[in-house]
Amino acid sequence: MPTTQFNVKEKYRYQNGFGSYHDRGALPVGTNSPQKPPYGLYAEKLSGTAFTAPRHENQQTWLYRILPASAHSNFEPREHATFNTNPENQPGQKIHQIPNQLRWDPFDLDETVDWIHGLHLVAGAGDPSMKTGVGIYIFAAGKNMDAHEAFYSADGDFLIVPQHGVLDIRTELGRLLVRPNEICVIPRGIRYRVELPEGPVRGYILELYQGHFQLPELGPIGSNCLANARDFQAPVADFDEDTDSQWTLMAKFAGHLFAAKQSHTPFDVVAWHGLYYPYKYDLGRFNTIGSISFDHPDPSIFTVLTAQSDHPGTAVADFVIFPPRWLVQEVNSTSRINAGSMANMTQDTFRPPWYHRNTMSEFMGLIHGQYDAKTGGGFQPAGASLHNVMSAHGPDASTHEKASNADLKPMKVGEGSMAFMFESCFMVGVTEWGLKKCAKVQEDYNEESWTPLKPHFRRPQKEVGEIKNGGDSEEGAIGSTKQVPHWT
Ligand SMILES: O=C(O)Cc1cc(O)ccc1O
Ligand SMILES: [Fe+2]
Repeated sequence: MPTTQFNVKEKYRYQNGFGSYHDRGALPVGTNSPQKPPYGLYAEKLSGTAFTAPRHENQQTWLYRILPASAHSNFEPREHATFNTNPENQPGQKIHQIPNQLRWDPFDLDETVDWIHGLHLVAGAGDPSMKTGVGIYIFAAGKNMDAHEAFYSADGDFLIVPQHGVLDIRTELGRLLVRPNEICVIPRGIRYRVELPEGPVRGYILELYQGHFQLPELGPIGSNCLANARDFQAPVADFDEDTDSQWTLMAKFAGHLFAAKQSHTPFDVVAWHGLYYPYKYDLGRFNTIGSISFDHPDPSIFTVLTAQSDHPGTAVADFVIFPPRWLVQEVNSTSRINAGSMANMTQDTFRPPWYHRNTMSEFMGLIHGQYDAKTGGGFQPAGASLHNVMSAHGPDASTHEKASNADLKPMKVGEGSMAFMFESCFMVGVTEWGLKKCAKVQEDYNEESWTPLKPHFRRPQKEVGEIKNGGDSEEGAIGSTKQVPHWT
């Protein structure tokens, strides 16, 4: 068998399961830290939660490596004047908190920079030094990281959503190959380097400054569906024996960049066991649930991963997708209707999302295709939108027009398409880069989308039913057999 780097099966080896305790390789048996670990390795603990976190949320991993992670020089500040991803502490200005609906044209590719320098904070909330909030990034890079360079973020977990190009991510715990329509999570502190085997890459990242992602509860859905645990893939340890080469270790710490030197590879973990590890997931494996009777359900049925706040059900961040799916809501079916009590009830459905204002903020991106709630053309792959806390939004005028008059037969939407949303309980501010420097904000988003909406209201006609404003007439009352608008 050829063993080129594109021989995916040889180079990238995975073990399956979400939140699973993985345990394989040259591990000590019955102990974590023996006097002399197997093969002369060093034992090292990596904690993703406080030592004393309750068992159900405790995440840590034991690494068995050739040299410990601490064997490096002091960190020195790097690019302090320009590199800052802390939302609370942006250089020269505060983050912009604005109630406008915002939308961005597709972000540019940038072939001149590597992974670290291709990270652009576009919006965010909170402060990594307080372990509160989230950072939302656009990434665009065209260069491999230097051959002897590794990176970690002490600030949070990276949820990476590639939109263009392939990410070859070598982590301390093993390798991940991540392509568009796949995602990966690199937890806080894990060291990695990124190569771009197929040229420039672009995409979106949510950095979680607090907590970790978990699968959403399934409630009455039961024990399967949405993202199934077995479809998440963690890497198998993959190490080098290089103890005589010069490496630069870059750290993102409170939004700033630091660099240290070391004379051995950081990718020397021979085996590991635990619950704190990077993983990937193919969005094509998502098992979608939807309405098969009437009305548009909440988008929470499309949640892939959630990071809960201290208030259960309210997320610091939900990662929600809008995959290809069937819409089949009924057309005025009388089969379910008790004629006596529901004669006036309409059973058809306006199928796109409702017009709404949300206490959560909604940042959306598009990996490919067209999002079914925005058919006006302005929401494009590699672009984005932000509907902040209580910013009113919903289908654009053209989508409303089409959906209000569509023939309501079963319809496949989102074929060849994948939109997603980072939904957060936080009001997210927009950075100077996001608002101005990127030069992608669409000035006329609101005007194009919702200003063209026409009023369609007509008061009920007397001859149809003697209906008074705010009251019931006999004809309009529940139980009437006359088809008049229900007016209560
Ligand atoms: O606003 C949006 O496009 C996202 C969204 C989709 C949906 O199906 C229901 C609610 C919602 O916020
Ligand atoms: Fe919304």
